[in-house]
Amino acid sequence: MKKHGQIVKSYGRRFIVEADGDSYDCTTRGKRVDYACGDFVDILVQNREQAVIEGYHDRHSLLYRQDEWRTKLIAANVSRILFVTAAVPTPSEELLNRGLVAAEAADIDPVIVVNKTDLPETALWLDRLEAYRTLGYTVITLSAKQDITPLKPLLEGQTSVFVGQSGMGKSTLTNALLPDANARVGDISEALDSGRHTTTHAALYHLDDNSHLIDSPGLQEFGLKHLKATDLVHYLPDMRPYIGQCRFHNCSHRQEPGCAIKAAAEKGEIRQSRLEFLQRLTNELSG
Ligand SMILES: Nc1nc2c(ncn2[C@@H]2O[C@H](COP(=O)(O)OP(=O)(O)OP(=O)(O)O)[C@@H](O)[C@H]2O)c(=O)[nH]1
Ligand SMILES: [Zn+2]
Repeated sequence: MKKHGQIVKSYGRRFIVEADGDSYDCTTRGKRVDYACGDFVDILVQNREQAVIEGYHDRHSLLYRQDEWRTKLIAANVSRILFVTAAVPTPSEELLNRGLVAAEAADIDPVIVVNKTDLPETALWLDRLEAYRTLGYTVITLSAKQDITPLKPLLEGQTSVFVGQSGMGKSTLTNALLPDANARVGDISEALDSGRHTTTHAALYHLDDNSHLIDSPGLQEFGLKHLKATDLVHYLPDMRPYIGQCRFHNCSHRQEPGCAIKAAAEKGEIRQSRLEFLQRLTNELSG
């Protein structure tokens, strides 16, 4: 029997698919792994618990990262990305910047969430994030342990995904949003010595009929090898106004004379650290 369903858990090679109110433990044809949590799929049901995924339907969006060797799909069909950050453990601005670029490239609306506002270290992190507000990004602050009210309106009617470093509180926020019965149970870290609860697979939850949420495993790196160096300026909101103004249409904004982006950085219209970020990514993607 064939059914139409949605991937609600992705273990990389195995997937849980929800179809007509039932869940199936699914493998794929030919060991395909290019499916993500959130994908709408056709399955061939084998018995009450097992099925095979035959293919996916067109995606509205796909968030993924790519390094030299591998493509890692994070979530499909999401309309909003929530980058979960906190002052503790030490947040990486590089990771945040890369995630924002990936979101812009996938044409998915990103929001920066500052969790753990109950910790005094938060003030300094919020100062650093002021620059991102200036770029036009929404920054919301909350404490998963105290009050998550500011998050709720952003989730309504959306399929959202929590993305971020390990330990920022994605699973704690997910649990706070879900009715108790559905609470995410932290997976015990596979590293034998740690025994720490850490998320090892992406999972999709239904907040209500129209609002869905994917919690994804913590990231350490955000590979952007799938992007073209010449497209980067389109994904950086502060650079966009200068597109087409460089002397050379294929300007890489590094050494070329007449570069409008470098000129803007010299005038202070673009922050120096942002120009450096663009140049660093350009070098990386130009091989
Ligand atoms: N003080 C404080 N601690 C928090 C808050 N939210 C989460 N934590 C703690 O931060 C730690 C990490 O939280 P998790 O929810 O497991 O983090 P995660 O982002 O899901 O981590 P991974 O699953 O590894 O990606 C836990 O010890 C939480 O109790 C908060 O608002 N305030
Ligand atoms: Zn230029």
